[in-house]
Amino acid sequence: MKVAFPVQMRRIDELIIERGIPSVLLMENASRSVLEEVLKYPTVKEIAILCGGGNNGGDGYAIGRLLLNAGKTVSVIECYHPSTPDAIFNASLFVSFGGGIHACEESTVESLLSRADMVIDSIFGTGFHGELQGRVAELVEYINGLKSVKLAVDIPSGVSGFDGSVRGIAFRADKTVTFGAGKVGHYLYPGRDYCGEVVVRSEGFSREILDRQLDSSVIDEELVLELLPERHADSHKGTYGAVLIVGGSEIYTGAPFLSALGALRSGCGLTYTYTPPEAAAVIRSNLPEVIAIVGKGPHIFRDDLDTIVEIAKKADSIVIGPGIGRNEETAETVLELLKVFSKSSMVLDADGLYALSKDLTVLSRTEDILLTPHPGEFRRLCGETDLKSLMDFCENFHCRVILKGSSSVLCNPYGKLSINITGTTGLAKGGSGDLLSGTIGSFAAQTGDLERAGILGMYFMGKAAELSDESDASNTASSIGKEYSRVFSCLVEGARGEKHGIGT
Ligand SMILES: NC(=O)C1=CN([C@@H]2O[C@H](COP(=O)(O)OP(=O)(O)OC[C@H]3O[C@@H](n4cnc5c(N)ncnc54)[C@H](O)[C@@H]3O)[C@@H](O)[C@H]2O)[C@H](O)CC1
Ligand SMILES: [K+]
Repeated sequence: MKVAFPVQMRRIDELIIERGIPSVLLMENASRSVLEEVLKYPTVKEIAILCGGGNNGGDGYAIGRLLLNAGKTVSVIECYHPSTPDAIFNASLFVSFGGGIHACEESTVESLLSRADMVIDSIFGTGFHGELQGRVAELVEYINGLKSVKLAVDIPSGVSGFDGSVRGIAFRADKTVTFGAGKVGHYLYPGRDYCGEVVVRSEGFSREILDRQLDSSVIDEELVLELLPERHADSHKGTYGAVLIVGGSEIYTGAPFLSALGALRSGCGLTYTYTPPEAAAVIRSNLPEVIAIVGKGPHIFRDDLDTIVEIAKKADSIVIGPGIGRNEETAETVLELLKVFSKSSMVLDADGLYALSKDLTVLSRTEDILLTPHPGEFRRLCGETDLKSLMDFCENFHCRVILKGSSSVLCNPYGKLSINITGTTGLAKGGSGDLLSGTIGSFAAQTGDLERAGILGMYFMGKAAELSDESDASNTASSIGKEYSRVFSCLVEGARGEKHGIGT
């Protein structure tokens, strides 16, 4: 499902208006879709709408008028004077249809809000920046404590549509009705938490314009089915590629095993590992299908280089880092490997990223690399962890990065995002990152496309956690890896359902 940055959404509006649809009609369409969503709550009779001065506020006045005409009791609380032509026009229409407007400073506003069955937030939408302040912040805090149904128009006020960040306070919605396309900020934390259910209503929008203007996505089943490598009856292990996983150390003996598990369970033809002896023993006793090659010492070091390079000749993708540790010689060896494999499809994870932080210039020599840091690891590379810094980093170093989190984001050098929203708290545990890197390496070996592999890998691990019978608290990466089979089955069933019109 495509998602938009606020600036893209404004451009889309402009393009639609250029084609001849008046902006006030766009507002009317948007408001009509909110009306329909409100009418899904039959017990809601009395509604309070907080309106800002921009077009989000304009939507609020139009929604108010439509609700009045539908027989509801409506009060508008004016947080800022209407300032755009469409907001001014709709505010006056609201009044001419009998609507009452209260200044937000009025002392009766709180009792009016507490009486309402539903509170609608139409203060700020995609034009919001900074933070809610003064009386508006006070009212939003008050509303967040009420039991009434809370609905946000386009995006909860206080949430940045650009990256989901919240400075101070934000409206906590049960439902957010958004227009044309979901905004990036709906799907990234903390914003994701404030949106409740996100309903995208696209009436009046041109599919052609949306498709042309938007490239970022929230990963859904439809996208995954498009990207999933096909499996042909007439195939053999060579058809599905080979991945080499380089990692492990004295302390981290299980990480390469988890990575190899991810690789095996996601369809790769051949999985090679290169690890120190103790890590190899774990792999050999748990995953006999893996070709576990044993390194020369207790951690990866210079003497391993030649053998790794030899094995890599058989691999379509290389994963470097799971459990590799922070020995100084290991870090130097990793940097050497990055140079030698500059033209290969590579996933760099965990302490492989620690090695990279010692010399980021290596990235200028790599052609096809995906980094998979968690925020701590990304901070070491970049100094920051916000979305803008992520996008700048990918552009400057011409690389792809998955910034892992409750919503993980894959960013490419051109600012295209793929946001993963599958997953459970069962993944908030050591080992998940190792499972993910191997899964991505496997899909990269199968498809020859790291971006596609990253999207599939993130979705698979999250979905497997969701489908698992284990409770979130007790789930483990090794159990989740074994659930990949369910993800494949689910996707196949979903595709079959679509073909036969089920669920449409
Ligand atoms: N296609 C669509 O998506 C449609 C969207 N519509 C609605 O229009 C808003 C966007 O309207 P816009 O006027 O550009 O912005 P806002 O209403 O969000 O607010 C702008 C207004 O607020 C000021 N401002 C911003 N941040 C702050 C702050 N922290 N404190 C105080 N004031 C602030 C800013 O300077 C402006 O004056 C979109 O979300 C939809 O709801 C249309 O209905 C058409 C279809
Ligand atoms: K809003």
